[in-house]
Amino acid sequence: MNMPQTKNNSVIHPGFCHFINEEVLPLHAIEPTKFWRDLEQLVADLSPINRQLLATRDALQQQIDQWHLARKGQAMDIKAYEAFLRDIGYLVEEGEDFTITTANVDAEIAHLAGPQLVVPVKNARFALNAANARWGSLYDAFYGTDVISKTGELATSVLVEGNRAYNPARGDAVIAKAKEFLDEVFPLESGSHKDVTSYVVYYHHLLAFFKDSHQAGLKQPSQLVAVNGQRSEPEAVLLRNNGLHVEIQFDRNGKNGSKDLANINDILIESALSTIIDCEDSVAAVDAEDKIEVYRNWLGLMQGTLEASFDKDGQQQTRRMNPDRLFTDLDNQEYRLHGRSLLLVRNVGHLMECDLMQDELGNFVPEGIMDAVVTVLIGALDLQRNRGIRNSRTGSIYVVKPKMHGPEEVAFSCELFARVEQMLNLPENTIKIGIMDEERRTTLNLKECIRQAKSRVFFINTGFLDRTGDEIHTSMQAGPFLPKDQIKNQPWIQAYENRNVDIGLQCGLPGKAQIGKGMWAMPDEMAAMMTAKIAHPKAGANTAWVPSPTAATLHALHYHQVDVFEVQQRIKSRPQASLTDLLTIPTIPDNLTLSSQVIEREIENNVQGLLGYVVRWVEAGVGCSKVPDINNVGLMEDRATLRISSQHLANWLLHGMCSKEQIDEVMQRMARVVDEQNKATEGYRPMSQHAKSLAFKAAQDLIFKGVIQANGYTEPLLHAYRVKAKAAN
Ligand SMILES: CC(=O)SCCNC(=O)CCNC(=O)[C@H](O)C(C)(C)COP(=O)(O)OP(=O)(O)OC[C@H]1O[C@@H](n2cnc3c(N)ncnc32)[C@H](O)[C@@H]1OP(=O)(O)O
Ligand SMILES: O=CC(=O)O
Ligand SMILES: [Mg+2]
Repeated sequence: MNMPQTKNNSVIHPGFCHFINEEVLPLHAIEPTKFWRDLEQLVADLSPINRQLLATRDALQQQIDQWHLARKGQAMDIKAYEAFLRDIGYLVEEGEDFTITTANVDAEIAHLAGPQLVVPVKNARFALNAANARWGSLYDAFYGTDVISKTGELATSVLVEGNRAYNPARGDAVIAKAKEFLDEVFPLESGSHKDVTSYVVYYHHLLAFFKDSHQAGLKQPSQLVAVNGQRSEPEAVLLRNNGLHVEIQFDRNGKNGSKDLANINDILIESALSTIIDCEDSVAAVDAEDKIEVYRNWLGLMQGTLEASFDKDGQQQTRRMNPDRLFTDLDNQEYRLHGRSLLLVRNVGHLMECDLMQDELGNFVPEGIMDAVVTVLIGALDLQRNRGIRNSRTGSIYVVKPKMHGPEEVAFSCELFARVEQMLNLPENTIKIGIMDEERRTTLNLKECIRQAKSRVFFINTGFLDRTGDEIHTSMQAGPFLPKDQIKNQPWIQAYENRNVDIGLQCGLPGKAQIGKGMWAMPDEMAAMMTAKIAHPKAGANTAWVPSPTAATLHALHYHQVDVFEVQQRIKSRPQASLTDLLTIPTIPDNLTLSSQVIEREIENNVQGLLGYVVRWVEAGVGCSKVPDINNVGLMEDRATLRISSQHLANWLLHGMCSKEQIDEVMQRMARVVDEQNKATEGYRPMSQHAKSLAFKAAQDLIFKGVIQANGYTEPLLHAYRVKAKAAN
């Protein structure tokens, strides 16, 4: 193999070297020797800064721990606490107002509001599904979820059509609900879409005909934007509201169309406007082999060549990225819609190192630096194309950067991105940064964080899951925290969510960058999501995370109901959410005593979720799982939710809310529950019967060594145990 000639004797992992030299660099006009030398220089220059930033985190944490320990048993004095945080540089002075200058941002980010899907990059089948989730069937989303009740009459009377069961009563309810959506968002001048017998396009108008042969146009005729097929008998009409498209598809012979009064076969919803291809918390990538898999899938997505073949419902399928979608506008010109979600890539944070490369002293290099170089090197391939499967049409590469602590860490990411641009000869500010507001030091200093990235920030987002984990870890010594569910209802979280929007508006994000909200972590609870998640656009967020394409289609409906840009205008001059609320630590107040049952139940719930997630991570390398909680509700678990449960247990143990023996007993019991839940999984290694189960040991360490984990992160232990499990396998 052609090993790179490095100046300072760095060691490059051979598989990684081969991947870059043989699969990536030939697609670029970059000479390998130059690439490796530049990379080595970049690593040499930036690794020490990276390490210094981590040391600062530890030093601040130590001072915060000491402050709380010195005041044990005393009432919290918020003013003194704030002064202390300023004194140690945890809270920095806010500078003058400014407006971000980010340019060349795609419309999905700058001008549209809609769902953001997240997907683990290692799962090609899911990643392709996510890329294609720009368009989703409303009929499937209603039929397949509890948005239409799955109990009672509508769940019965199933027919078998081909090899699929079909429930006509449910089908009718789906169609009725879909047409209610049309009536709400695309109302007719008179009558209901439910009673329409046919639609035609006449000049610039959609005309709906009824049984009694009266006809009606749209109340807002300009909502009709394009058509497919003949205007007198369209195959599809394309409507638009709040910038989002909805396609009514007709087929008189179709599965649904043949039974529908107006031959509507389906209604397609513009769904996931953007998708985060995740290299971070939803993937288990612990060594060069895993990292190459991550990078190779990203390469396939950026080249438009990724494929996944699999068996579904007894049929072999090959999934690829969808092409753009073409219609004819009302002036008979081509109307082109992007066929895929705009893809963003989430790099890892600054914490971990990886074996892709070692410097001349034998140190592994910071993984975040490698992610920046490689994902951008690959992302830049997209910018070379001006036709076919493209991602950004404005020349940007969107990197989501998680887990940054405060302005100096954001500045470091920006410096890293600037260096990568120079190395790859990309125009300045090609690389955009999504700032995850998910660590306490970033929340408290958000304005200054944005200032550091003001020419490249394309989103701020409240990652409330990591943020909750960091809330617990930062104030670990302050006292025992409230049960998880109650932490969510305390003043700090509302202040965090509101302040993120307030500061985003103040810094001029609208029209240039997104203000985003976090994940819906109950993937099967779509009825509940439909009730709860409209709060995100109502709060002035252009986007919010969803766990699946179906959730994207459903959450998209909220952005038809709420005009986010109008909300942003309305709230932009409200008073900023309070810093005092933000600093109020959600520990158990002195006047509240939790019963032993509440304590036991909380421990059981945390332990069950933790074990259910960790066993799949360590043994099978699955980074994101749906794990039932103790009420049997499937929860999306990733490293951020694990950070919460492990830190919560560590905190309760530290403050004597429970004993080690109690946690041990619950762990044994819950291991049996999790083993039972997984018994049908091929190759599953039960935790309860193997004293040496690596997954079980990892779970124990995550709890019992939780207090000493850097910022409460789970990746150091997860990685260590997964490496062992891979070796054992
Ligand atoms: C705090 C944070 O950082 S949150 C960000 C990290 N979290 C995520 O990325 C969540 C991503 N979501 C997921 O991985 C999954 O939805 C899970 C693990 C939560 C649930 O997965 P499962 O139970 O296996 O999914 P389920 O069986 O309900 O659905 C499977 C189908 O949905 C699709 N699907 C589910 N989630 C996704 C997704 N995020 N993107 C694309 N497709 C998806 C699958 O492709 C599959 O369809 P297919 O058979 O046609 O391929
Ligand atoms: O990354 C998202 C979070 O909530 O954490
Ligand atoms: Mg996170």
